[in-house]
Amino acid sequence: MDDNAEFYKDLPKVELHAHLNGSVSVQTMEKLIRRKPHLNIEHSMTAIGKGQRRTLDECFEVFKVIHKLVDTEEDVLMVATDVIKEFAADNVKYLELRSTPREENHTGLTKKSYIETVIEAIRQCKTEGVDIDVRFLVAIDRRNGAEVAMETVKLAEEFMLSSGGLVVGIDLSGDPTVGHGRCLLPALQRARNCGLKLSLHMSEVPSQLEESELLLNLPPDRIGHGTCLHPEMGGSQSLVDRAVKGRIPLEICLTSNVKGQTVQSYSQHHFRYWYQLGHPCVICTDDKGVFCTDLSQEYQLAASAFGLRPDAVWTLSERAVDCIFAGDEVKQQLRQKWTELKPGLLQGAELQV
Ligand SMILES: CC(C)=CCNc1ncnc2c1ncn2[C@@H]1O[C@H](COP(=O)(O)O)[C@@H](O)[C@H]1O
Ligand SMILES: [Zn+2]
Repeated sequence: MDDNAEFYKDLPKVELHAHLNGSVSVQTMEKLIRRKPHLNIEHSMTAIGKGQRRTLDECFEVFKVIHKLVDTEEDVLMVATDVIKEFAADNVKYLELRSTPREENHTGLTKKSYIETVIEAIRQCKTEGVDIDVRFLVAIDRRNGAEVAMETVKLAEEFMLSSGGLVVGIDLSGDPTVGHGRCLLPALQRARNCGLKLSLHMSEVPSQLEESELLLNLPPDRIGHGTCLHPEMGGSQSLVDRAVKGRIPLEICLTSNVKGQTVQSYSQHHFRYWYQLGHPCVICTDDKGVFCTDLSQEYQLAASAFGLRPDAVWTLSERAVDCIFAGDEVKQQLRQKWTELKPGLLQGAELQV
């Protein structure tokens, strides 16, 4: 079964944790490098290949290189369009993209035009009939502090009201070893109060007990990673209890955690702990470009590391629909799609077990 890559490819999927600039494929990267030869950037600087691992610091250096390559509206449009089409080609039927609005004085890119351009890419793909429903989460980079966070939330609020439902929430991300979530609480609180959903990177690294408690108090609508929430990883039972009580879904990014070395191996990944609790877990890619993966591969890796049979894999992808930030109508449409696709896909797969 594990070799049956086709099953994972054909499986309809939901992607809820994808950073735009971390999701840039080799093909798109080639186009960007050709546009900016003077930067002398090579592929090896923008991706972490098979079997390679990096420290967190090294991983975050990769994003700095990619940001140099993506610094105009044209670049953002191309990158977003390509990424959406690649997810669609991988049979992702619903995608929540997240990205940090950036301004680049030398090209005239502003935070506002950055968000507008991502929205434009989503609209263009829809017009072209690409078979995927895409929403956008505006990201706060924790490194930039309270003021920028508040400014980002206000921008997101504006676009939530003007984008016809495309901007649905806020992501909190960035180097987890920099800054403290405490000072970001007012911005996150405001986001919650105005109806933006919250997906927060939490306990990606150990020793963030206090911050995780504060963030869980908001509470978030979803948790990114949550690697070190549970006691065996330096978290606490009370953090686990709180996530469980609120049934706050965890966004699980296997390859990202293994390559970034916050988790020792696939089989030791905290997915096992939460899955066994019956807690909602959604398999995601995080940065499919940087970590050289795609969502089909992540599902396949989960199945192989944790011994999931096809029906369990199916249920995992089906349950992900419950965790999306778009409204009930979209959920219903997706459930309908899953129901239609199930018999053909699952019968074939079970026969091959
Ligand atoms: C280093 C490592 C293991 C990465 C995976 N874990 C991550 N943790 C926190 N923030 C992230 C991670 N991956 C991407 N990001 C955020 O996403 C940004 C890149 O996408 P974008 O420019 O927002 O469109 C990064 O600069 C960073 O702020
Ligand atoms: Zn992430």
